[in-house]
Amino acid sequence: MSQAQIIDGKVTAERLRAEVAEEVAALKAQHGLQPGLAVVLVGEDPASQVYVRSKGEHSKAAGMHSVTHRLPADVSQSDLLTLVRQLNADPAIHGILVQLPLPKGLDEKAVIETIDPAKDVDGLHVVNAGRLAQGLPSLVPCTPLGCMIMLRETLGDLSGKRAVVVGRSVLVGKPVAQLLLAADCTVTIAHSRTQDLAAVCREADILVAAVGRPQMIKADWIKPGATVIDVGINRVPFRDPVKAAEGKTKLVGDVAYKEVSAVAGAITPVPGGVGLMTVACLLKNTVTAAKRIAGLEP
Ligand SMILES: NC(=O)C1=CN([C@@H]2O[C@H](COP(=O)(O)OP(=O)(O)OC[C@H]3O[C@@H](n4cnc5c(N)ncnc54)[C@H](OP(=O)(O)O)[C@@H]3O)[C@@H](O)[C@H]2O)C=CC1
Ligand SMILES: Nc1nc(=O)c2c([nH]1)NC[C@@H]1CN(c3ccc(C(=O)N[C@@H](CCC(=O)O)C(=O)O)cc3)C=[N+]21
Repeated sequence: MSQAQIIDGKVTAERLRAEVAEEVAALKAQHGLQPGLAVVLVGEDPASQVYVRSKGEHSKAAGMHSVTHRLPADVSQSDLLTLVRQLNADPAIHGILVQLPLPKGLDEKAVIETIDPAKDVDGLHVVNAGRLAQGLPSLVPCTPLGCMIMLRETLGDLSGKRAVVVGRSVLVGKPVAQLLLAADCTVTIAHSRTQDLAAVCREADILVAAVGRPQMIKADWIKPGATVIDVGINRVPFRDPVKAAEGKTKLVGDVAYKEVSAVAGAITPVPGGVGLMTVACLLKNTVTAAKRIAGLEP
């Protein structure tokens, strides 16, 4: 049986991070500007914990200023908004990322709309989402950007391809669909109410899974030779009962990687795929934001 090409996030992300590090060094030397990133983590979402760890390491390695604000799950909406406003006003900070999902009781939309659009390195503010939808320059959400870089590297021109995105979140599903459309794909967005999801997925030359359900997408959902981008980050117990009993967990995607690899033409692994690109794109967006705020880039 043929095996899918593995789309290696490590190599591509490393290259992107090296470019960012070079740019940071030049900004420091030529303009005395050090791009600064602030991440706000409320409560204990497992996927967000992975992100915070990975982001912290890499932003420091790239020479950026990086701070993480950890708030308890029961923080009040007004305290959270106060923190966001402080970060908006802080000249050392050029990128603000509030980790999603927020714990129940907090108003995600209100928090995102409080972020200064110029510092919205997640590209979630209506100004950035609207500009993306209209094809205007904007800060583009990191994960969708990372997916597109991997797709272009694997397939080259995407024009005319059938793309199916499973998931319609503001963070991943919708913006990745916008970017695929801008790349001239024929785009279908599927979600929890989609009927016969397997048949919809089988139409895809490009399948992007952003669901948050461990290994939901099976081999018989895949068109032979399709390119599969697995965005899911799910923490699950080990199958090995000894390790499981020790409470050990591992990361898996939304795609049943092993069986799908036997049908797909190319596939991203989890870990080692989209997640690494997300972090690299976050650094890149922070540099872009810093340059624009300093008036160094249009
Ligand atoms: N690798 C990375 O860098 C990143 C990974 N992630 C991960 O990606 C996954 C998705 O994240 P996010 O978009 O924020 O998640 P959300 O929970 O916001 O959205 C999930 C989407 O999946 C849909 N969905 C849920 N269950 C099903 C189902 N059974 N069949 C079809 N569709 C379904 C939902 O549909 P409906 O709208 O109808 O409810 C929704 O649109 C998570 O695992 C997250 O941790 C997220 C960001 C970055
Ligand atoms: N506002 C907001 N924006 C996000 O982009 C966002 C978010 N909230 N909430 C949580 C999810 C999840 N997410 C990840 C990013 C990188 C890795 C990552 O670096 N993964 C590596 C490391 C894995 C490991 O450490 O084992 C990998 O997949 O190889 C994981 C998860 C971003 N998210």
